[in-house]
Amino acid sequence: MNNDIEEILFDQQQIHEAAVRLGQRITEDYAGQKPLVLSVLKGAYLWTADLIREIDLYVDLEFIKISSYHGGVTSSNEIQLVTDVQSDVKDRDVLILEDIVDTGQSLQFLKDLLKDRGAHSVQVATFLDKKEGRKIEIDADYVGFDVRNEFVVGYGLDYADLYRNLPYVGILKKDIYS
Ligand SMILES: O=P(O)(O)OC[C@H]1O[C@H](OP(=O)(O)OP(=O)(O)O)[C@H](O)[C@@H]1O
Ligand SMILES: Nc1nc2[nH]cnc2c(=O)[nH]1
Repeated sequence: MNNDIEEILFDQQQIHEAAVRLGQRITEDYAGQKPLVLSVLKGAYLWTADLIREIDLYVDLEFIKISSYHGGVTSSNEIQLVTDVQSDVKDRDVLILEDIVDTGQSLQFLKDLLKDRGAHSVQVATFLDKKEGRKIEIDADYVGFDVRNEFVVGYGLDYADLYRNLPYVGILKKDIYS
């Protein structure tokens, strides 16, 4: 599996440091509040596990599963809600945890959904931000790393549902998917 990676972009130490840095900021910014942390499956499962352990607050943890990529490396405009949250988000301060914001379509879908359901506030902590990929003007509030416009895998991010268990983030060799 490691042989399929062209270049490692962020290693375990760098990822840990990003979680610590963002965890401290979130702890300060949400002081006195009890946010509802909403982890977006599947990609954000490792980022969620690492980041929430660096947040020194009472939090509720919920999961939602949406789908926008269908086995390939290009995005689909069609976002589907696959598994919904289990609790009411009305009047809650929701902190969405994403693994990557690329076109921005998934994030827009989620923010619209939560606002429609009456969330008091909606903010986003994304592990990776691929700003060059944007099709929609939307920004995350907390960003672990900016990432260049390449298809990356590892640390939760997949290609054809593989590579999520790589402990680092890397660029997938093009011959794997071409
Ligand atoms: O900004 P966008 O272009 O919308 O892309 C970002 C989304 O794409 C990936 O999800 P995916 O649909 O691949 O599902 P997964 O998390 O289960 O891998 C990723 O986890 C984000 O949710
Ligand atoms: N694995 C993976 N999923 C994505 N979803 C949106 N962009 C990406 C990417 O670069 N890699």
